[in-house]
Amino acid sequence: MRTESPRHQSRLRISGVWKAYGRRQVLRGADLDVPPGTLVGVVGENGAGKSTLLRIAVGQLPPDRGTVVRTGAVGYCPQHAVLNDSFTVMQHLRLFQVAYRLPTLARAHELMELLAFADCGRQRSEELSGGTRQKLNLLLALMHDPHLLVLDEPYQGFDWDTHQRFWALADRLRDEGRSIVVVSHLLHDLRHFDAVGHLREGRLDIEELTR
Ligand SMILES: Nc1ncnc2c1ncn2[C@@H]1O[C@H](COP(=O)(O)OP(=O)(O)OP(=O)(O)O)[C@@H](O)[C@H]1O
Repeated sequence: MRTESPRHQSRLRISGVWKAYGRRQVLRGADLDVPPGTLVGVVGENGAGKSTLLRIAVGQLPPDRGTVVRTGAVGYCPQHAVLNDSFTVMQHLRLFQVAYRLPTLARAHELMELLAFADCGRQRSEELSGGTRQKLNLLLALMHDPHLLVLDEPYQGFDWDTHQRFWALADRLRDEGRSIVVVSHLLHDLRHFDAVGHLREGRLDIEELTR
């Protein structure tokens, strides 16, 4: 774990969260704590409830029981990109600029360079490749420089170079004091995590890792 930075008072604390869809009980008392300056992975089989947990974490879905405490601005990258097919990349940026009340798009342009799709601004999102759609999905979650990052398989379809750039960015944001949760299926990513939560039978078993 990293030292708490005074610049970022971010935190996510999930306590005793239960969630069922009809008779399908998905979460059964899940606990997760993500202090400032910490990058935590969430892993588990398909259907284990990882996306459900993250949707509850950001307040998109109410838990049946339990509590979620969030501190700081939240950046949520959903598993499936929510884009308007007829909007260009730039139109998405302007829409989110208004929503986030950002004075400029400077940070968004930096992220476009970093994620290697700076030349796609005029393309409509229906024309984008799967990997580039995902880059836009991630950018929309990060362009307001949130303190708490909740990322659901954020690099699906990324080429290897972009994948590594993503992790360099995530490592830096963690070192600057943000709280980051990432759903991952890739063993290779384990080395970036301070801890990994194994979601099994609706509960998270937390394993602390030394990086
Ligand atoms: N809106 C919904 N209505 C009913 N059932 C749902 C809903 N969303 C998810 N489920 C079910 O809840 C379970 C957990 O789904 P969830 O998407 O959270 O799992 P996951 O671990 O993220 O899976 P994956 O690794 O495949 O992305 C699955 O059985 C899924 O079918």
